Amino acid sequence: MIVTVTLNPSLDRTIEVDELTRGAVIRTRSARLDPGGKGVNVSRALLANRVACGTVITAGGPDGDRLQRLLEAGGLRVRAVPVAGHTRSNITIVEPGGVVTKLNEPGAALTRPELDAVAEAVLTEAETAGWVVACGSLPPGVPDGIYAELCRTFVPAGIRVAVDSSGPALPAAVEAGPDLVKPNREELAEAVGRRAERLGDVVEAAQELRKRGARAVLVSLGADGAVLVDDDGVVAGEAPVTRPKSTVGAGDALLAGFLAGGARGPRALAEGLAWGAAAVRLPASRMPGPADIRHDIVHVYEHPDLNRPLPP
Ligand SMILES: Nc1ncnc2c1ncn2[C@@H]1O[C@H](COP(=O)(O)OP(=O)(O)OP(=O)(O)O)[C@@H](O)[C@H]1O
Ligand SMILES: O=P(O)(O)OC[C@@]1(O)O[C@H](CO)[C@@H](O)[C@@H]1O
Repeated sequence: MIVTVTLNPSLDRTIEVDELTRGAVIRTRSARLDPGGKGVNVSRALLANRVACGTVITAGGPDGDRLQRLLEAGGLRVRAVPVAGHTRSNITIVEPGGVVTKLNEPGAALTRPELDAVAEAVLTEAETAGWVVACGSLPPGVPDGIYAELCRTFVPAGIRVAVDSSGPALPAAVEAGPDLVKPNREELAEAVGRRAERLGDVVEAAQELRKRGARAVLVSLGADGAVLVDDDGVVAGEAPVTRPKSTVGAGDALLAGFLAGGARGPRALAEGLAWGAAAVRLPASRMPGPADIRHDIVHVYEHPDLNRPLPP
């Protein structure tokens, strides 16, 4: 069983336009509403592939109720912690070719008692869990060390912890010894203070996070695939998509597939890449199920070319 935690979930509204023109009235092509937030998406992807999972979210105001109802209607096991602030809405504007502009609200501020209630909910859900997966940005008022607190609670108890976050929350969590972190290229650059220009730079930066405390580092590189650095070494791979529809949530699908695939080595990386590519072929932040996932397009390299340049 995998339990995800999303402190800053959202209602994700995705709007398709022919062209995004600033300052104009734009007639849209279509709109859809999905439950959102990174941990929520990881759970949705796991559920779609019949992997046992639960999700802990904060929920406030009418949009919080709506988010909870949407998730429950989808069959997800949800523990919603009531909070005084209102659950946010994030907007994604998609142009032809899958070009995405995203507007993410900061989210409702959380108080210490509300954070304690979340921790309590995670503790209850995690009784039968193999993994606690903490994902997404921190809403206002939440200390940068919150994911580190989760690591310190669960890792010594033998429950593995994965963290996918950005900003100062990521390096703080790394110091607390998570089993896995999943930065994208920008998040990795921010955590180590330098940009990666070649695949070898990504590997070096991932090794640095391992030295600081993370057990394994899975770096997502968008269309360039992903790199895994863990106790078994370095593996890289990709799964090309010719007509991307929406990359929103692709990182969450990658992480879900990686965990479902055993969370270690080339097999897990291949599973993650297959799920990530499948998410990119689907509209909005739809999460892929077995019918969407193709393993035949995945290439995994156990001795990757570390000199391979990455796009600027
Ligand atoms: N254009 C693409 N073509 C093929 N695969 C892609 C593409 N974009 C993303 N992917 C797949 O999805 C994974 C995650 O992408 P990315 O690095 O953009 O994650 P992310 O920034 O965490 O995304 P998000 O925060 O929206 O979930 C990549 O590792 C890759 O496997
Ligand atoms: O603002 P955060 O927490 O960094 O990201 C939130 C978000 O962009 O991430 C998901 C896609 O990964 C979306 O469902 C959601 O809107």
